[in-house]
Amino acid sequence: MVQTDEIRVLLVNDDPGSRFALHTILTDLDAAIETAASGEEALMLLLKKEFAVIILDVKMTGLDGFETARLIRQRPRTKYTPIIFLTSHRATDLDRATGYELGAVDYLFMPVAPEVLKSKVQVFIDLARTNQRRERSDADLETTNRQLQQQLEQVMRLNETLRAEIVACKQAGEYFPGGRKLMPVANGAAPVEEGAQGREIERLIAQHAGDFVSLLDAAGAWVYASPSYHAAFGKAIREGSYFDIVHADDREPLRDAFRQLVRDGTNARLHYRVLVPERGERHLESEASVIPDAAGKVAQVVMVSRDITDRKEMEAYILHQSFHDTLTGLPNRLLLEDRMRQATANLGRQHAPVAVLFIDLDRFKDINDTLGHASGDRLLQEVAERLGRCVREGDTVARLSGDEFVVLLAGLHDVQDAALVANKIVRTVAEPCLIGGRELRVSPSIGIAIFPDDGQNMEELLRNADTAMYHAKQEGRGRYSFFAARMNEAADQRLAVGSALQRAIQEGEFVLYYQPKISAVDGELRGFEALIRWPQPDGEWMSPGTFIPIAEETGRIEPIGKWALHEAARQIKQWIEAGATCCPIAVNVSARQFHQASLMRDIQTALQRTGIPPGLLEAELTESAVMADPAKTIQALHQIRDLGVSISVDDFGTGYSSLAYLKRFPLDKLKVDAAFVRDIATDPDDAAIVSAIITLAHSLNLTVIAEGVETADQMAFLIEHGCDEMQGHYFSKPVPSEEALEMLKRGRFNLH
Ligand SMILES: Nc1nc2c(ncn2[C@@H]2O[C@@H]3COP(=O)(O)O[C@H]4[C@@H](O)[C@H](n5cnc6c(=O)[nH]c(N)nc65)O[C@@H]4COP(=O)(O)O[C@H]3[C@H]2O)c(=O)[nH]1
Repeated sequence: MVQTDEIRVLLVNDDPGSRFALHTILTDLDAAIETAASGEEALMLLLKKEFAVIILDVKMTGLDGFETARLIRQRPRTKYTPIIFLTSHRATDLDRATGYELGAVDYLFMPVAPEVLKSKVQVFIDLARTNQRRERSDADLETTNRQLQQQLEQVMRLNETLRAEIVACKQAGEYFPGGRKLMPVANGAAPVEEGAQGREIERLIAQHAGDFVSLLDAAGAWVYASPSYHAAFGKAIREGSYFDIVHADDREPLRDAFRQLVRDGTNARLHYRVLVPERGERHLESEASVIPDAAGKVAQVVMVSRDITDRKEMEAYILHQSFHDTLTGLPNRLLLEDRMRQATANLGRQHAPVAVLFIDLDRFKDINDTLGHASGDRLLQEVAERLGRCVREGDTVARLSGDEFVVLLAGLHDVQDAALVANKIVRTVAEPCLIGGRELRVSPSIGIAIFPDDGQNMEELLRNADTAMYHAKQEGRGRYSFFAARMNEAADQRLAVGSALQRAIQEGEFVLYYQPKISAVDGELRGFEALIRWPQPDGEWMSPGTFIPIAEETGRIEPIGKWALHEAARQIKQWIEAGATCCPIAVNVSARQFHQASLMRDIQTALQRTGIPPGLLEAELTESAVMADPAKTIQALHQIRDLGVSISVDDFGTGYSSLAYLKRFPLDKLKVDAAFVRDIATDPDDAAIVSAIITLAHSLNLTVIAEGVETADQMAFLIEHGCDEMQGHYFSKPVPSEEALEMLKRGRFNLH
């Protein structure tokens, strides 16, 4: 068996497409993802390597998932390796029952939501990592224990020798002739003894100076204390009771144990704390051996003691580490689970609501990417500390992973109390904090699920709180949202769209439509905007307004954006080849796509592959994407411009543009948002905004275009106020490429 520190996940699926898709979903997890194309291959891999979890497809040719699981379970080494079955929606209850019988830890249905799959797999990765740490610490502990054991055996041998010596001396009447020759060393001096045997005892004791050796009478009073006692306790070693140096809380239990061993005449191993001057509380482990007198009654007790504080601390540390997050020191998922079980068991019975607050930091990834992980880590620590300040002592603040925190509020009087805490968290976390000399602000989005209404167990509560958190983000971030059942419907729809998108990318289901842009001076066709269309099996189109945000969230915007760029470039080339005098096509670039390094590569390859003049391609970016991180944006915009591609800012007026940056950005065009154009002829405010944008654009030497033009009045206003170009249903809806070619050939629209 190969033993390394690497955590591995095994993906078993005989369908190359699914294998690829699942692998892609899991790649950003902190684990090595290995794949097997059959049950047989999986079994071979399991012979060589250990895996944190196996994701096993049920329906496979050859050995199917169930048979593979059965064989995995038969092998002692893989008997307990967690298995998640993946199957289609058509799985019967019997199938599921079989899966669970075979020890499945979970059952997921294809198409599976990436976030669900990732979070399920993450749990096992975390678990494997915790186990790895624990095993490592166990091994360390074992070594320490073995060493301790050896030393203890040595001490025991010494103890035996000592006891024999003392008994022998006693019998010879040399050491305790009616009084004491071995002094209890009240003044910190080494024990004084006369004669050769006494010196031998001294020598033996000195050999083991690291241990504390004491001789006590049957009542626990000092008879003898080894030099190590004096070194450690100084003046605290006085004539009197051994129990005086013992920690007050352990004194009585120790006294009881001591009394019992004296009464029973048995040896014992004792654990207790002592108070060492200047070092404070220390843990001792004592081997207590009784010394009977001539009548067989216990007269004295030899105690060989060892300071085991370091070991105790290490044990406590390991225990703490297994249940806490290393970065923030907060409870981790395991401890949260435990606390949640306790809270729901204790308080649920008393009908007191328990609230689970799922907290995610808005745009944390951007901070991490821009300022580096060290700043990201500091920010997480700061947030952890602030969350702690927002709750009461009995509540739990845990960190699940990354920027995800959970607050568990137990014993609420009223569900609305959860809203008060959530509000406090939103305010407290959103306050600026100084990290690495920079002032950072991060807002939290919070989802709240209540036990028992929103879930009976931790998994259900967390899932629903997560859904509510997502809803809070959709509503504008930096706020909280209570879970409502309808959210799951929306979440289900998102999941379904997310996986259908994957298929659409692979199967090439998208089409581009083209909407003309017209000169406000003479109606000349100035260009097109490419708008993506996704036909559905029922013959309808799904609006890009619905699926583009989901593609962004599920990490699928990159392939879609890349496709749109290539398709627009291909179309331009085709029109040129058809002999048309082509005009530029603007392609929408989503915010997330804009911030990915691959964008530049994609534009470059689209241009190279088609050989079209770069001036015929335009990148349309939203105002908010451009303004999100102006410093980074300038660089990216220059790179696009350097390729010869022009840049237009979409939805202008809806965001918060900084004039200073607008001046510095290499832009070509501002597009007035349709929302202002709609009431341009009736609402003086909108009319004023549009004419101000036109003036601003011209003062910056930019072309200005208005979108969403639907009426002759709107057109008239725009022409009158000097707008350069117009786009909207008044002229044409977005049309398929053949119709767009006809427009190209006509070249002009009628403005009257
Ligand atoms: N009511 C009304 N609507 C008009 C009028 N003229 C045009 N429109 C619609 O307004 C939207 C304009 O596109 P957008 O602001 O870039 O907004 C786009 C854009 O943000 C995004 N989108 C579309 N195609 C792509 C794409 O290829 N890539 C990316 N990343 N986003 C895209 O989806 C959004 C919606 O696209 P569509 O549904 O095609 O909706 C389009 C267009 O069909 C009009 O006179 N009245």
